[in-house]
Amino acid sequence: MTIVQSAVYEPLTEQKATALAVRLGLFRDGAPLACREIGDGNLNLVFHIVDQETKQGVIIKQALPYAKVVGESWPLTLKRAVIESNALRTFASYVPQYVPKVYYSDESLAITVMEDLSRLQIARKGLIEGKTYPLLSRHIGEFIAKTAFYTSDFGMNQQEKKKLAQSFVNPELCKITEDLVFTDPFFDHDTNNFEDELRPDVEALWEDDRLRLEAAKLKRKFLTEADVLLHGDLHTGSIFASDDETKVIDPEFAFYGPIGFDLGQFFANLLLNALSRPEAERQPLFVHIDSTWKVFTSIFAELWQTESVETYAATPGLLDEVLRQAFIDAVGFAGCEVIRRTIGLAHVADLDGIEQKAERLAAKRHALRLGRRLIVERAELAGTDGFRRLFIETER
Ligand SMILES: Nc1ncnc2c1ncn2[C@@H]1O[C@H](COP(=O)(O)OP(=O)(O)O)[C@@H](O)[C@H]1O
Ligand SMILES: CSC[C@H]1O[C@H](OP(=O)(O)O)[C@H](O)[C@@H]1O
Repeated sequence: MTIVQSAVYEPLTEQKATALAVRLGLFRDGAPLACREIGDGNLNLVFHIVDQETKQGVIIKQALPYAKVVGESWPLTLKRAVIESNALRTFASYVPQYVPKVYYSDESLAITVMEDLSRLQIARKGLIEGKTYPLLSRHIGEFIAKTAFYTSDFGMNQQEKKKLAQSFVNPELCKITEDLVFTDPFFDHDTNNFEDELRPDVEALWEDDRLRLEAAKLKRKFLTEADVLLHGDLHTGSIFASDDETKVIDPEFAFYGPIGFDLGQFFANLLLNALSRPEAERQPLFVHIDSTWKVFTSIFAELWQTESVETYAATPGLLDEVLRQAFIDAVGFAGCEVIRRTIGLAHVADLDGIEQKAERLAAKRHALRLGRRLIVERAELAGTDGFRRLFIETER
């Protein structure tokens, strides 16, 4: 993988990002360039540089030595930029159609230079506007199935897999998820952030021993199961989409973890969008959940049956067991993500953007009830219809 060591780290400015793009020969000589920092995520700088005549652009993403959303008081490794560019390249070797092209990366500057996807829209924004993206779930189901299978002990040489897993050891970013997704929302922790009116609902969660035990079991899985290479943060803000294209960005949280995790994050963010919509407009989100699972299982099963490198793959019952457990885990992970996006540090615009306070609080209470039942009853869902059922049962 091309990681070029060339400079001493400094945060880029728009001028410096432009000069770097010119130095790297990304544009024709003398091109009139415009650059804007467009990062709207929690962690990094993102520079969009465009040739104003041809309208061709590139993206330079740079990690900061701290978490942007909190500031310098939360130091964070620059190595996440290497993880991100390596994950994009690894995913591209299996599903090039679903990730941006990486043109260049530089470990010292903590940058990834990549394809400009501005022709597409961040899926969270489009879903909030009411778009449905007919191919979103087909594409994400295929993305997860292929990246999971080909990076697992069933899809690649098992010794090579261990080396690949080593190159994706990502302790600092995993700790963010261990804390923010699996721990802090279930305790009275100072990273939590919720409206005063929700305090009784939140305190009820903190007193719920059954919920805490199940959240602990899910955290243990996340900590200990090095099954497949995960994106690690597959929410709808990490997906660019249009009616016919889908691209997954931002895999700086990539690591070897439990196969159900990316599925669970994606399901949860579809549910969070459904929670923000009037009842009559929710159906497309549930259709996406059904279709993601269908596409994932059919592609994963096909690869397992035709390309597996493991002797035991043909053992009757093993594939069914792997898929059964992946589904149960995905439901539980989805529950944790729904709860943390409602009362934890990093919220989502789907819920926070509901203008009427009473409606917003009602949607958040619904989210807490739904998240809790997804976690506690994850083994009883018996298929993606269970998401609809629990959604309706937790409405009031
Ligand atoms: N390849 C890209 N093409 C166009 N815009 C991009 C690209 N990558 C990121 N962006 C823009 O930058 C924003 C933040 O990027 P993201 O990778 O999610 O950053 P962070 O790691 O800080 O969350 C995205 O929401 C999107 O608007
Ligand atoms: C302090 S990081 C909080 C939160 O931000 C990350 O998301 P993104 O980089 O896409 O904005 C991730 O979900 C973390 O849990």
